[in-house]
Amino acid sequence: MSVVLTEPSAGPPVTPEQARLAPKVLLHDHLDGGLRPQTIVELAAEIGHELPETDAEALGAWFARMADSGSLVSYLETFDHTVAVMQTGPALTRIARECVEDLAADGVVYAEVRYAPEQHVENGLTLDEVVAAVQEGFEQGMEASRSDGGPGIVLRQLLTAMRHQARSREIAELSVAWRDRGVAGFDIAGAEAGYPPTRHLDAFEYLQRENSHFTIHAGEAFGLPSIWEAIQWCGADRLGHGVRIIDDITVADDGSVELGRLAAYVRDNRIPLEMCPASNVQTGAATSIAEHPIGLLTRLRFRVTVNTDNRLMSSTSMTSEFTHLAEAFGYGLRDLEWFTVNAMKSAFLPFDERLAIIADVIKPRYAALAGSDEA
Ligand SMILES: O=c1[nH]cnc2c1ncn2[C@@H]1O[C@H](CO)[C@@H](O)[C@H]1O
Ligand SMILES: [Zn+2]
Repeated sequence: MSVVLTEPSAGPPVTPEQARLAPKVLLHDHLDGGLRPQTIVELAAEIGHELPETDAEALGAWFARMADSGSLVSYLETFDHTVAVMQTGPALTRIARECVEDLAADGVVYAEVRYAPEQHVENGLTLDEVVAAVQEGFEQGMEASRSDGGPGIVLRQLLTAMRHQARSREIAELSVAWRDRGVAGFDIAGAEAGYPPTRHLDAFEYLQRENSHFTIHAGEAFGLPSIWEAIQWCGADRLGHGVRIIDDITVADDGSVELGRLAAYVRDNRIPLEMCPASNVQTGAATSIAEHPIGLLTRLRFRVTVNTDNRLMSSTSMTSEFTHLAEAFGYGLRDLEWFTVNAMKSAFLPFDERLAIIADVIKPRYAALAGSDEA
């Protein structure tokens, strides 16, 4: 049976300025993929880590160029230089605080930021010390964002386990131990091919028994089997990327659309897709923003959310993602609000807190923007 396609909302596409002012929610952002180039330069000089470029601007361009490789594996190699400067408590706290500042300046009101604690223990920090150092930075940043008396930005950590390693159960336990102190959930990341999510079933079953939340990077570099395992074997609450769900959707010559069983399951169960358009173009998971499956998935009313993935490697921001999507698909303020409410509904935050941010921050600020647009 074919399914109904919706049109983008009426109204002019948003301008970059409107995209910047609009309140935004970010569920998929890597702490080690979002450092300021200047901070990398300074921290690398302190510890004697050799960088490919020592000028901040040139270094930022180097990351974007190297990450623009068309392959997830080469994209991930650039993280060697960020992870290298994230091995002490003060460095992690600084990077976490700057992350909050940068997201707040971008108009983000709620964010879940992830990283893999196991990658930050090279100099002897314990896993607990890593999480504590990041939390300290997030708290400093959140507090500073409230200095004008407003609601400020709310940040939570997601703890990632690397899918090619064997520490996922331990990291899952770490996320449960910290769940009332700033950690909202768990994730697995890293190269997808050869490392299916079921390799970490023990961690996911543990989290389910603990009534805990998790997302899984799936359907980015690898296709439907990875999405199917993530949902039907591992019980993922959300999908990191999930772009390849498009492989289970058929568009006929007359434009009618049919969903396969997995795509229908994902849509019917409102499973959130953490889509990261700029990152997908770089790793080759999509050919361009205009051809990105997010266009069709949005028209099919999947639970689509828009995310940055790695702001440094993809030289992106939430404002930039929304601006490019508006250019490609004509999205107006109502569409941006829809993505934002979708993301807030899908956050690993208690229900009351999600509703409060939607009612007190997102809705009024979109209404005010729409009002100033008509005036
Ligand atoms: O798009 C992605 N797909 C898979 N893994 C990723 C992606 N972006 C970053 N990482 C991996 O996640 C680790 C923890 O943050 C990063 O070090 C990187 O290896
Ligand atoms: Zn990611």
